[in-house]
Amino acid sequence: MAQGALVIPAGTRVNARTLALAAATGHPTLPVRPRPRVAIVSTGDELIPPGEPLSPGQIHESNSVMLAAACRSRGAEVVATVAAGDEPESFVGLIEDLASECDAIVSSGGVSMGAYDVVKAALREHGIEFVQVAMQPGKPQGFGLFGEHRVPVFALPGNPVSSFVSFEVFVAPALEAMMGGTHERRVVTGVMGHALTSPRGKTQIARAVTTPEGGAWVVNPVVGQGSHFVADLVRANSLVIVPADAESLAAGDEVEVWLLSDPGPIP
Ligand SMILES: Nc1nc2c(c(=O)[nH]1)N[C@H]1C(S)=C(S)[C@@H](COP(=O)(O)OP(=O)(O)OC[C@H]3O[C@@H](n4cnc5c(N)ncnc54)[C@H](O)[C@@H]3O)O[C@H]1N2
Ligand code: MOO
Repeated sequence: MAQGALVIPAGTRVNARTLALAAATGHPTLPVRPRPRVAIVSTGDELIPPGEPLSPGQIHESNSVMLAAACRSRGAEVVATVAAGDEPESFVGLIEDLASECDAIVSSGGVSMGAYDVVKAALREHGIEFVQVAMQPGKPQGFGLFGEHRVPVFALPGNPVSSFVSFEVFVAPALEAMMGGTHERRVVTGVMGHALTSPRGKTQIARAVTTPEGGAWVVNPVVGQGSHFVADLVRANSLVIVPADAESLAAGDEVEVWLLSDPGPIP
């Protein structure tokens, strides 16, 4: 290694190997950005913790464990995981408390057009903007800076697949930026293994199994593309970005593919 050579560029994620290189080149300390401290909030009176029995109309709460794991896998520290009900007044108090002890808040559910959209009802008076994004899944989204510390709040939709996709699209790049990194996402050009239809006017983010075959990344969207099909989400190892102006892709068409950083089992 030459004298004066750049050994670790700014924005590099510190890991066991970079620490070894720093030490080996005589650096006892490194200037770093801390991991963002994130609070996860799930909303909905119908949600019951996994492990507890369900009554009619109830479902098991799964977004908080998913979003917490996704935040950790991106390098953030999860400082709170809270299940909130559908009451807007107590919700504002909860967000105030969380904002005093974290760098970002990620909520799920309560952002759309229903009668009990607690996140939207509570936070739109507090500088959080709620919009419809031309994407599927993940159309209803909220974002803004909350309170005197201007803590970013990501208000994601509640359907579990929508929540996961929204995390990948909006939250993961933000966490990366908060850590001073350049966004680490493996984007490749894939070739469709079979045809896929897509809604007109919306960017579709389809879940797919992408495998290297004969020098190309061959993309096969999973069968169930519904926003609540968690089992099909687990089968995917990638997200396929179908542009808003495409109503369908044919087998053999090229497409942008995001390889997931922690792919599940490939069937
Ligand atoms: N009138 C309309 N209603 C809806 C529309 C629409 O355009 N017009 N769009 C639908 C779509 S698509 C989405 S996305 C949503 C999502 O809105 P919300 O996030 O406000 O919906 P929620 O009721 O809170 O949740 C949706 C669904 O997901 C379940 N959920 C919520 N949180 C969790 C969690 N932590 N773990 C597991 N499952 C969760 C919840 O029980 C609902 O079944 O709006 C649609 N409606
Ligand atoms: O806009 Mo929703 O996220 O498709 O289920």
